Amino acid sequence: MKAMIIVNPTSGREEAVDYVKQIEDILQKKGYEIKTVQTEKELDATKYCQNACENKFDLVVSLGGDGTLNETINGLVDQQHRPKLGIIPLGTVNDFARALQIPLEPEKAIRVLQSDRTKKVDVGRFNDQYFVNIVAVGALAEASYDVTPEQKTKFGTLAYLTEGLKKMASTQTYPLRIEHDEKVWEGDSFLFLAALTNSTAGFEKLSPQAKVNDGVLHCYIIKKVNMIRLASIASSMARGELRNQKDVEYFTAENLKIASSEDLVTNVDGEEGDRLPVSIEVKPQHIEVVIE
Ligand SMILES: Nc1ncnc2c1ncn2[C@@H]1O[C@H](COP(=O)(O)OP(=O)(O)OP(=O)(O)O)[C@@H](O)[C@H]1O
Repeated sequence: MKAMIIVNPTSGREEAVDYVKQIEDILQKKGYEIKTVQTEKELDATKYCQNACENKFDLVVSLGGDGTLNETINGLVDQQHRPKLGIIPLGTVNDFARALQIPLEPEKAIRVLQSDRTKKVDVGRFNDQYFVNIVAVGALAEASYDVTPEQKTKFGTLAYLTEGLKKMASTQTYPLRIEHDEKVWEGDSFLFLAALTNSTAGFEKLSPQAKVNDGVLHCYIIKKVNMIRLASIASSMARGELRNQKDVEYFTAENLKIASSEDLVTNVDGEEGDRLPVSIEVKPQHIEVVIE
């Protein structure tokens, strides 16, 4: 059996390299022959992972934050042979690890690699790239670009919340056309979210009913509302009751096409994505993750 450990030495508090030995020891005991690689720049994790797929590795471990994990998964999805995926979260938010109940403490997450249990989980295709958590269009979507790396290190999830609330205070809306499966929604929206998992930007209750393997996107259209209603919607997000709000339209979809008469950017798993129009589809239970 062959395992590749993909290490981003710059993730989180730059401590990834300190954990490599522990991971190698655990995997060696499980009988793996190991190749450890370090990323040096953007997309290295994707290339390493593609290489692991082509060379029929059995396991790929991502040691880094959500960015590294996302790049690793992008290297995995289009391949015929897809190794199992191990996740050691070292980032600020670690949404995918949260959604899969993988411990956020690296030592504990490393012990999960001893497990023989795996879970097949959905991935989302967004134009030509892949995501595992969420696509957002609108106010909150833009907020994450305003969070500086310093704020992220110091305040974590709170940094996103603060910037998000600042953006929300502007109550700007966006004209959207959303085609989902066989239906169309057109109107002014403050924020549109399409979630694959329950955990987004560290809020584990944003979409509580979303399961990592249910094969659908959980979509929320937050319509044009005044400030008071918006405050109530914001607090319902934290309580896991967003879909029950009267100015929120909730539906599930396997496919989506989103367009606007305005030039709008998107946010895909916390990073800036393509501008509208975009198409999104779910690839059900497409990757297999090692879980506790
Ligand atoms: N050696 C490197 N130096 C600088 N950047 C790198 C290096 N290797 C990879 N990267 C880039 O760093 C980006 C951020 O990494 P990652 O998300 O793992 O860490 P993070 O930013 O600390 O985590 P989080 O986003 O959860 O806060 C990756 O998307 C990758 O493109």
